Amino acid sequence: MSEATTEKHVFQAEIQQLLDLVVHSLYTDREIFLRELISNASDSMEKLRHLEGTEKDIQDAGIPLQVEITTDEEAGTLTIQDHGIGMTREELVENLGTIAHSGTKSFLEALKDSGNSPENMIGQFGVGFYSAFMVADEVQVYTRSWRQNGEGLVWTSDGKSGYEIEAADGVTRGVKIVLKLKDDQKEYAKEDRVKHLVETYSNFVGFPVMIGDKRINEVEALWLKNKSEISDDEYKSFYQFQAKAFDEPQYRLHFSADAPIEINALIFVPSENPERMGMQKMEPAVALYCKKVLIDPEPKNLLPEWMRFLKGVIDSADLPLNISRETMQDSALVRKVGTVISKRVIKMFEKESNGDPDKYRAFYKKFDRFIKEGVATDFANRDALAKLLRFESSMTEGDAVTSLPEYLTRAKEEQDAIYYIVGSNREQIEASPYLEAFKKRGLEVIYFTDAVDEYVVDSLGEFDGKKLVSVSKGGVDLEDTDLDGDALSEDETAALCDFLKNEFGDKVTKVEAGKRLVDSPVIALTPQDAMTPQMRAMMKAMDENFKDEVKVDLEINPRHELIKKLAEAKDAQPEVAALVAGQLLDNALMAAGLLEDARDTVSRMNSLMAKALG
Ligand SMILES: Nc1ncnc2c1ncn2[C@@H]1O[C@H](COP(=O)(O)OP(=O)(O)OP(=O)(O)O)[C@@H](O)[C@H]1O
Repeated sequence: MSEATTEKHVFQAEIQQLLDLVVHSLYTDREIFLRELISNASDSMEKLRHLEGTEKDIQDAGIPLQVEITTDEEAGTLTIQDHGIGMTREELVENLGTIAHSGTKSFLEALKDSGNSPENMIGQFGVGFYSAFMVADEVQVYTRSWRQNGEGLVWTSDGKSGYEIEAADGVTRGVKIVLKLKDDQKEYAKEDRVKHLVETYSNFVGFPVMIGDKRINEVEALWLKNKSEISDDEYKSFYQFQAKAFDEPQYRLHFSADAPIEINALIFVPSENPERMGMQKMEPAVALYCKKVLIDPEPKNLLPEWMRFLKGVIDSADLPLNISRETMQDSALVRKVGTVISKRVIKMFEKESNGDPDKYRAFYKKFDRFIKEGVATDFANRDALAKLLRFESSMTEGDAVTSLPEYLTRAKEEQDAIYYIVGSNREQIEASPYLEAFKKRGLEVIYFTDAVDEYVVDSLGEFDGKKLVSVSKGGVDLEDTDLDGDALSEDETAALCDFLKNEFGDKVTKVEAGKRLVDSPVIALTPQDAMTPQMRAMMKAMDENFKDEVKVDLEINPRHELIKKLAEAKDAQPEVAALVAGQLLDNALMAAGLLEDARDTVSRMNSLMAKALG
């Protein structure tokens, strides 16, 4: 099968776009191309190692699994060779000519809709193989697949519009990439420069990286070493290697235990959250090892899903060595490992948040959605996670935040509930009539302003034995308090309530005098079990046919001037009283964000104004 045909191909449009970006816009961090290529080499050898367990007929079996790097200053070339699984003709087209893998695709998508500069983005996502064209004006990929009859091939491209594939002689299994360096990138043909790069970026690759017959990297399982023997720099470079990241980890947890199970874990919290930058949902990225052997780089179901932003390694010597990715799922031992580590991670956050609240606040600004997702979905850790929530309240100032445990330290002795209100921001919340009664009584109200908060409180339900109670809902029992001013008598109040109930008919469930109001005449409350305005807005956005009649409890303030006048007017000027009543209800609905149709409101206002002007 050694037909010396030359196949010419053009790159898929997205690849051309990517290449254009790589060659023309990305100037910093060019040196990362080496890390990308070594990492591909290592991935491929990892795959071969897995195949060795199940396949007998492997091409060139027995050649050492290592990365071999050769520099040639005179020719201006750099060569990176591995002995991994290699590629067939079809795989070359598929892998190096189209965007088949998710990393690059989401990189391009994020770039499109985030307005971020590519320079920033590349640091976080890498562009894999194509980064070779940052430094080379021609790239050749010699390859032979691991399959016994795999043919020797060479893929050649100048990274502009397309590539060629030809048969090649004398190719061993794996991939050999030859970079013809650009004139201004010849530094990468110098052995010292390349050696330094390997030490910087690829020190922890799981296979030997050789330059000539010298091994450059350490191949060290940092997580098994003693904490006291590891410097911050070593941690950082391990994180960057393992997470393929360029940022600094903001927190880390290095944890070892012997009983009940032997676990060594090294977990990092990155400083950036790609999901916030419009990237798709992340995959879990804390790798599972057993005695330094990688079992699964992205184990699902090991840690709770909300922890997918964490990076690092968990190694347990107690796991059976032959555990596979498939059987992992049902292993009680794996579950146990996951439980121990998640508890530890949460404890770490708690400790860090107490130790350095400002730093935690900065973390929370970027990663809060994960914590909230945890509260809503991770039942086993819900209470511990609830302590990590932060929010503003009627007692915080500026953009300071507080926590549930802090709230409880300020709570009144007899207070058996935690009060909250949902709204879009502090200003909107504070302009609403719902806080009056709570302020007056010195009760703190939490402000939940993130779109997901309502869902989070709903699933939390209570904290430390105290129910979370919405102040915009009915049925909140408040202590009596001395309020200034004369009020309508009980009889007058009852008569007015009857009158109003009669006016409003089905629009309200009930009308009664409330203890909540200080400065406002009326307030509309959603019944305890009803949807809140925010929830309704969301349902309406999701389903255009969504219909649900708004019915509210209306509380009136018998001390308010307007209410007192209305009580008189209902007998003296029934016509005006009816107009005022209708308007009061609309005002209350408006303040609650529940007024759906303002046509009546406007015409009623017009009549009222006409009456006022005589
Ligand atoms: N040394 C290699 N040996 C075998 N296959 C390779 C090698 N290098 C690249 N490939 C194939 O080419 C594909 C594309 O590589 P590329 O580096 O662009 O992306 P990736 O490694 O899949 O993803 P990312 O770099 O974003 O993590 C790989 O998925 C792999 O199938």
